Amino acid sequence: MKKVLFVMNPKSGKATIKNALFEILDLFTKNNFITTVYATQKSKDAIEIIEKVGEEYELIVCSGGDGTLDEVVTGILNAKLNTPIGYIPAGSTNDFAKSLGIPSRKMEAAKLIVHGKEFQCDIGVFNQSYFVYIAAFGIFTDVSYSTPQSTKNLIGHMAYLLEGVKSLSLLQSYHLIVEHDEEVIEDDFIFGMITNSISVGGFKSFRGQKVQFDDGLFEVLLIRMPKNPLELQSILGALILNDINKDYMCFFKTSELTIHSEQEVSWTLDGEFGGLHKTVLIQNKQKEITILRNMDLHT
Ligand SMILES: Nc1ncnc2c1ncn2[C@@H]1O[C@H](COP(=O)(O)OP(=O)(O)OP(=O)(O)O)[C@@H](O)[C@H]1O
Repeated sequence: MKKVLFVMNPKSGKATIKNALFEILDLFTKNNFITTVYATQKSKDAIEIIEKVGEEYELIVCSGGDGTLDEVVTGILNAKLNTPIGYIPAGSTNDFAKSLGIPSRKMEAAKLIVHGKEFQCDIGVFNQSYFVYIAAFGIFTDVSYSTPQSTKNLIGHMAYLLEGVKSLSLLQSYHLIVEHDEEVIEDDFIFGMITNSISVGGFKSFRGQKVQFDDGLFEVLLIRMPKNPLELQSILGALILNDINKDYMCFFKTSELTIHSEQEVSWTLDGEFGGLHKTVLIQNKQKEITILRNMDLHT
């Protein structure tokens, strides 16, 4: 029998996990899993339970949205485990699952946990925290990291906010010094995201860019402060077309970067509030976690 810890957030998304739970547990038992179910009760609960008892299990199954997956990964890394993770997406957008080819239908995802292959996946370290697929700051984060709907449709929401900007003086920008590899970029930016994902906010990002989850590299996109309404329109157009406009956007891949600012910048990590920071060091830990995924799907 395989000892399995099943950490589930009963509140994720529309709480649909409860309809599938019996069938999932039955499938697990039929496949020789002996499963302990832990329903999270509050924020950070998944981290704590894994730190406490995670080492007793051979597999940790996570059901929830991106926030719960982030906590499960954090718990595993804090406890210095390398236990494989099975993921049953139950959030509203499930960006990361989409990127990895993990089905959104819960029973299909559960079957993948039984039959899927182990995949070593990169993870982000953000100062002292971890993130699974996105660290971001900017236009939307200050106002809306606490209103779930907005962070879940990040790019669309950003385009919507930008569209509503009547005067450029109302647009919040951050003067940043960004250092990566041998390059230093100093400018005013309205938004930035450091990702390890194809899908962000339910939106397929980086058209034409090959995104890999085990290459040790992040995709970094920074949007400059527009200098006039025409530039703002060009940025909007690029966002809507899912394009990288080099005149107003910086795009690069890197394994490590630092971002300095004179003022505190509000960050979001995997869609949850990531704190206010003046300096952040973001590092890619290559192949740091093991996740069960469908290897036939080339994303
Ligand atoms: N019982 C609970 N009640 C309230 N919040 C919880 C509970 N259990 C866990 N949480 C917190 O809820 C946060 C958000 O959960 P999660 O990301 O799983 O769902 P979601 O926000 O509905 O999904 P998505 O991010 O895909 O939209 C988690 O980061 C976790 O800290």
